[in-house]
Amino acid sequence: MLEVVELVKRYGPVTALDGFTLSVAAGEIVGLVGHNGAGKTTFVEIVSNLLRPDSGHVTIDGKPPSAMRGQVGVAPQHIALYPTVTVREHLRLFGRLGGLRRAALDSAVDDLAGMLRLNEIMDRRTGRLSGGQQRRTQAATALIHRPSMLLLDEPTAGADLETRQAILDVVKQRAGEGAAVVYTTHYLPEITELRATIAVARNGLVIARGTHDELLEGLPGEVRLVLDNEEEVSVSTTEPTATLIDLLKNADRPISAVDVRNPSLDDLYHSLAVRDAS
Ligand SMILES: Nc1ncnc2c1ncn2[C@@H]1O[C@H](COP(=O)(O)OP(=O)(O)OP(=O)(O)O)[C@@H](O)[C@H]1O
Repeated sequence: MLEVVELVKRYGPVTALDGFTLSVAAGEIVGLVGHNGAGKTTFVEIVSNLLRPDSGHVTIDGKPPSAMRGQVGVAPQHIALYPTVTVREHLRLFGRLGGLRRAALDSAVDDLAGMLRLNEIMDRRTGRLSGGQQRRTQAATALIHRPSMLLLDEPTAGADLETRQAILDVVKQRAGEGAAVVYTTHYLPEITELRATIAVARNGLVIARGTHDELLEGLPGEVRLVLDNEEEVSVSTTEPTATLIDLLKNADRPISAVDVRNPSLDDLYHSLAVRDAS
């Protein structure tokens, strides 16, 4: 569905993309991760036809981004809503821009208002909404016309749990219907929940690509015990359950807290950096 080959983009002396290559199949969700400045937003802006690359090429369903405007839904990283316009007016406007009319538009607005829990705020101006309500409205503007390609750039940034869950549920539903999704995030639990494959960007390149298990299996997490005298014991381990049992058996003081942490994105970045250095 999406084919991106060897994109290069420079901003003066800064090389934001340096041969960025990524394919996404219909029905696939790709969790695009990487440190700040890795080039994720620049990539999203090129695929959504907001920026031109210096070189390389992009096709969506075999066509260039400029020919696919109606088939792509974009939620930019920074909130981009009209503050004096209501939620309902946003959904209707973006639905119309995506080609929906009359009954099809009405039912798309109703469906999404229900899924994203917008019903109670439909007639409020977006400039007066909370951050989470604005996030849900912004996601709705990307989703309203059921695009076959979705580009969601940190769509849950700053959102509470309920907003995050509502957005994740609708993204999963759309992928289940065949949409190709690129979802940039700094949260591994979102990728796990979306059952997304992973692409890791660094310095303008995709340096690792695979399933969740392929990239994270075998990475150590951490088991931490806090003793009643506030002393802490923490162990990096690939076998958290066995390690926890061992630590509990051998603790010579009462334990006041236990924490088991699965591998994180930072563990993944660290293992890739170690791999590249060796
Ligand atoms: N308009 C611009 N002018 C100059 N430099 C830019 C511009 N936009 C991005 N950059 C630079 O390009 C590089 C890639 O930025 P980009 O925003 O694509 O990264 P990112 O992976 O999305 O980061 P984040 O996780 O912080 O959103 C960074 O070094 C950034 O400072």
